[in-house]
Amino acid sequence: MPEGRIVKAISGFYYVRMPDMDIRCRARGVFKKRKWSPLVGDIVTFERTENGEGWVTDIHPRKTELMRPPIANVEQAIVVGSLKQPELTLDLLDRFLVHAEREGLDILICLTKEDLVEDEKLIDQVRAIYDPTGYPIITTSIEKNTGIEELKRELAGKLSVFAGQSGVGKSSLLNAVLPHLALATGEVSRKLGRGRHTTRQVELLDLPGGGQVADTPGFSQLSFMEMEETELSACFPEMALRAPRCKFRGCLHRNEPGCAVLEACENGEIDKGRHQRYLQFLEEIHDNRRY
Ligand SMILES: Nc1nc2c(ncn2[C@@H]2O[C@H](COP(=O)(O)OP(=O)(O)OP(=O)(O)O)[C@@H](O)[C@H]2O)c(=O)[nH]1
Ligand SMILES: [Zn+2]
Repeated sequence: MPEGRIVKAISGFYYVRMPDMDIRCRARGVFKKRKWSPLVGDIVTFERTENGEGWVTDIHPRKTELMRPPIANVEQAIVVGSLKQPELTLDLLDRFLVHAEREGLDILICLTKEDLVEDEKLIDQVRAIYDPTGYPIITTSIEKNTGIEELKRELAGKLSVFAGQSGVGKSSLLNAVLPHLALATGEVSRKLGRGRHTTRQVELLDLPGGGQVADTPGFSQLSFMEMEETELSACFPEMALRAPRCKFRGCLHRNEPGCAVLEACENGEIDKGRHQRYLQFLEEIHDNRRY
């Protein structure tokens, strides 16, 4: 039976991408009974029906599962922060990074609007903060068309989502890597007769170099509601790397004696600001749990 990836879902129909076309499928009632329904991004097995449509018969195991927006099997988050307009907000950048880590995604940091930067030192400072995390960092400018080829290489062959605060340039980057995006989406919505009242759903777009990207940003909700205090430091790679050398198991890297993370902050191996934000997030988790 044929298999493919669901690239969009509209009103109970799932569109499964095949090399030559998308097959419009329904899901078997059995999924609904089990409260298990296909998601955009799922790899599914389906049965062709006589009218050229299909029935989804099986959903393959998911590698990852994002809830807001709902997408299965995302592999990479492009966490976007603008260097200027708006100023880089490290608190927000770190929230996006923690959420992407928690979902088990590969991460790329993308610093945008490089053309607006007057003092190159700003970029060096940000790089110094994030180098210990091991995340690749690229700087881009839509105005000067810099970093776009590098971004395309990082996106190739993977299913990615862009994430980052409003106005940092996510849509601009999406347009830059998909030069025909505006045209393509216009055509699609005409074909489907999608009216103004149809809820806008997430859709996966094919990249020219292979791979796909979601047309809706990831992580629209940034609280730490469902997280435990002990899980947080695993989402800061530079801390996770050192935690096994802490004297106490379950060390929260606050003020415990023999803490390898605090030691690394003192000798400059970990950025103190990152650790401060870690402590602040830890407090938020703690406060959530009291209610
Ligand atoms: N100077 C400069 N402006 C940029 C660059 N990238 C984006 N912009 C501008 O920044 C503004 C916001 O860009 P968007 O791409 O809409 O940002 P977004 O992150 O998608 O924003 P939301 O849709 O609100 O989440 C627009 O006016 C863009 O023209 C850049 O590299 N340089
Ligand atoms: Zn510790």
